[in-house]
Amino acid sequence: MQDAKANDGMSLPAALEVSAVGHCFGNKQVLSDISFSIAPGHFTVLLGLNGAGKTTLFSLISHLYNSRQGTIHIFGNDISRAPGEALRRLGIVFQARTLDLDLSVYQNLSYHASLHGIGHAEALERIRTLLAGVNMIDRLYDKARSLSGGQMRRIEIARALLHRPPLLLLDEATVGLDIQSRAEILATIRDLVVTDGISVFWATHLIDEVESNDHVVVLDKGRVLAQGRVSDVVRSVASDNIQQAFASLTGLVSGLPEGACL
Ligand SMILES: Nc1ncnc2c1ncn2[C@@H]1O[C@H](COP(=O)(O)OP(=O)(O)OP(=O)(O)O)[C@@H](O)[C@H]1O
Repeated sequence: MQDAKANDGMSLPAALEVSAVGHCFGNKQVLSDISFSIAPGHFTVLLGLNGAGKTTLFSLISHLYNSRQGTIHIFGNDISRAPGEALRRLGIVFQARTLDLDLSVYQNLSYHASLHGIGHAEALERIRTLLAGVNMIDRLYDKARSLSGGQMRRIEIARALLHRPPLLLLDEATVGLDIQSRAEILATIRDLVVTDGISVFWATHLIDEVESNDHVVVLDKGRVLAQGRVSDVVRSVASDNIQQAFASLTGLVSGLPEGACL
């Protein structure tokens, strides 16, 4: 924690600090000069249309891709220099389904627990508590393939929380779900911020998932266009609401220049 960056110049590091990060696929630049920070204990929305670069950014934060441009710190731990310390503090729910369909719910979760060095008895206790929290305790020994899309998402959320990370990332977690499942999952995650003080970074293209008290990072065509409290972002572009602000911000921006990665 010696490399901790203080988010207020004095004490606690930011939950997530992204500085001057860029990413190229071949010679195509898809993220450029991305900088923002997430305060601990907040619900922060990463708002961007399809193709904005949200999944690529999450892949860099979770160290699936190596960050070659810029730095990423999770609670003060550099993801490139101290990946173990950084990843221990991170839980992630990817957009694509990642449960092993041939294993039971219990097997899927206990495998994750063992990867994090959590002992058998402790793991079972945490699995039961978390499944109760997402209303899935009665499906503990069912095969993952017998679950609906919304139920699988709940299991993935429980799994992401198993090692008690203080930062939770969710990439388009409600995609493909019906309105009720969508609302329930969003409410479950919002509750975690209030009851457990977890910092949440919620990626979505759905503006109606943003609430007025949230923090927001607006990403478009690989660039951060705005960040901060929703009310501040709305005011900064003289709009009446986040829908208008998003339209106004994204209407002003052209794509990344060709050849930036050559
Ligand atoms: N493996 C890859 N190789 C080449 N280009 C890629 C690759 N993955 C993503 N891209 C491109 O990078 C850009 C950002 O894609 P990304 O998936 O990060 O966006 P997104 O905001 O998550 O979109 P969505 O909401 O549709 O998932 C897009 O132009 C996409 O075509």
